[in-house]
Amino acid sequence: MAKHRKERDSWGSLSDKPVYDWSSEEEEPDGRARPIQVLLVKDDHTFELDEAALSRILLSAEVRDREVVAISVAGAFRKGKSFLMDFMLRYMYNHASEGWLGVADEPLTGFSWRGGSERETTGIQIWSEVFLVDKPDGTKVAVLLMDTQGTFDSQSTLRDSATVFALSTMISSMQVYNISQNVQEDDLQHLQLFTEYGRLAMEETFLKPFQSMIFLVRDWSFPYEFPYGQEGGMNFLEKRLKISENQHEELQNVRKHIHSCFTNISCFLMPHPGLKVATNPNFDGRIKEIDGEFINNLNVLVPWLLSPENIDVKEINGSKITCRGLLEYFKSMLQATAEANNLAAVAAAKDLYSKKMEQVCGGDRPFLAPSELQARHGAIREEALQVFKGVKKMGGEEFSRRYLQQLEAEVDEVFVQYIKHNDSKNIFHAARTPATLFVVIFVMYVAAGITGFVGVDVIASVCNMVLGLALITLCTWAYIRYSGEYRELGAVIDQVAGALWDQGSTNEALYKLYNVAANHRHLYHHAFPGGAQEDEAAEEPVRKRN
Ligand SMILES: Nc1nc2c(ncn2[C@@H]2O[C@H](COP(=O)(O)OP(=O)(O)OP(=O)(O)O)[C@@H](O)[C@H]2O)c(=O)[nH]1
Ligand SMILES: [Mg+2]
Repeated sequence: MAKHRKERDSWGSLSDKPVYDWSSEEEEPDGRARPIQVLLVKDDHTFELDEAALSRILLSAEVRDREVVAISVAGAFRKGKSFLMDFMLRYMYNHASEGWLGVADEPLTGFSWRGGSERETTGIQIWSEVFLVDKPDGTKVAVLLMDTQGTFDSQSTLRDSATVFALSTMISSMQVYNISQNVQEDDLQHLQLFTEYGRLAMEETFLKPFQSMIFLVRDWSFPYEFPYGQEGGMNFLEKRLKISENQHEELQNVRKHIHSCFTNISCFLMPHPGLKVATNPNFDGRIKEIDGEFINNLNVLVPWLLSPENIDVKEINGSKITCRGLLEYFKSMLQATAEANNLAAVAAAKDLYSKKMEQVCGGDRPFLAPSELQARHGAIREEALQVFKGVKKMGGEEFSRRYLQQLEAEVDEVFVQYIKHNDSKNIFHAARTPATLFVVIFVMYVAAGITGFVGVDVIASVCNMVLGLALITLCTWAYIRYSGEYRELGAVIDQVAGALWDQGSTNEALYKLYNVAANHRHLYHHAFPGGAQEDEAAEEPVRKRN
């Protein structure tokens, strides 16, 4: 059972103090439990883990070697997440009693919640007290409650929201996805986006990457279709997440993705808590001002989530982990998210480079002077690097320098391909092989004519033979170019012709010819299998000129 607090009221007056003025450097002022900001989203949209604070919670002697249950609530901002979390706290603190909801006119405190249109919770907050609960199988587990920043507030980028959501999903064993009124397609799409973000950061695993996902629909207003509670919720969700043949592929993909991510998916439909809760600025969470229907369902929801038999221990790759393990996992996931995040920036910058270069020298663009190509590459490369540098990334300058170097290397590699592609468009480049062969044929024809006329028949027939060979080679080359078959043979012909074409001296040409022959020896073996077995060392083509 949950641990009982000695002074039930000692944390009751917390909400009138700002919770965020306590930092890990300071001692807890009076030893009272409170929300601790463990993940901070800074003004420049970077993230900071307060490792000291997190360690203090997770490494305290009573809990560090206990298996851990981490419960988190996430979803759009201003939808009553922290409000719900505080009822969970009340349940944890009052667990032994039936009347865990407490007295009717007690204000609701714990994680900071309030009315209004501006966001309240930021980053990730963890309740400083970890609860010890006896599971029915006799194990004592540690229960951690986690409140998160709402998604899509006006001060966060999509990436911030995705990061907080993904991190909280990775860290928790039970993620409550708090949504308002209905399960809309965009709720599912966002869930897909956020979990994909998280999945990127996780290592490949054959198991489903996340554990329990609980869709909590607030202000459900169609109880006549699907009644409030868990059963109605399950029927409703089953309908929403159903994959059918005649559905559009996009809809099917979202559903398949969600099914593939979570081991357990469930849903709970909550009624509206009444107008006082939703609109009264002075409402302080007293039960007597909340609709009875809401309270009745709260009385079902919270035990359904938190009762000892229903809580799930956090597992990573199938093995249960302790608080100590969770701390390490949190750190490494933040790091991995930073990596995934840098990789995404690399991909975006590289994409921009390829797109722009495609416009300059893509398949349908004409040949460009090599110097011009070089200049355009320089400018576009710089632009791509700026894109990478401009994206706000996690992990800091030093960390992302590695990725900048990776980007530079990848861009340069792509550029080599563009050079080759551009060269191949040069008509003279393309005409090099037939032109060389024509010259050979012509020279041999003249030489055979002259030597035949003079009467040196041996040389004349040698010339005729070379002429014939050159003619066959030319026909073969033409066929290869036309049909696209035997391309390797085509490459050999091009290289031989190239060697002849740009021979500076006879030696150079012979060297090149030798190199081509050495490089393509396997073609010979391929053509005459079972031929002479040569020793491995001799296979190595000559790389250096003497
Ligand atoms: N309509 C409606 N309002 C609710 C419900 N639960 C709480 N509220 C009200 O919603 C407002 C916001 O509550 P919070 O718990 O601070 O919301 P939050 O989702 O944590 O907001 P952020 O921290 O800004 O993301 C408060 O005025 C609550 O009284 C609910 O089920 N339905
Ligand atoms: Mg909140």
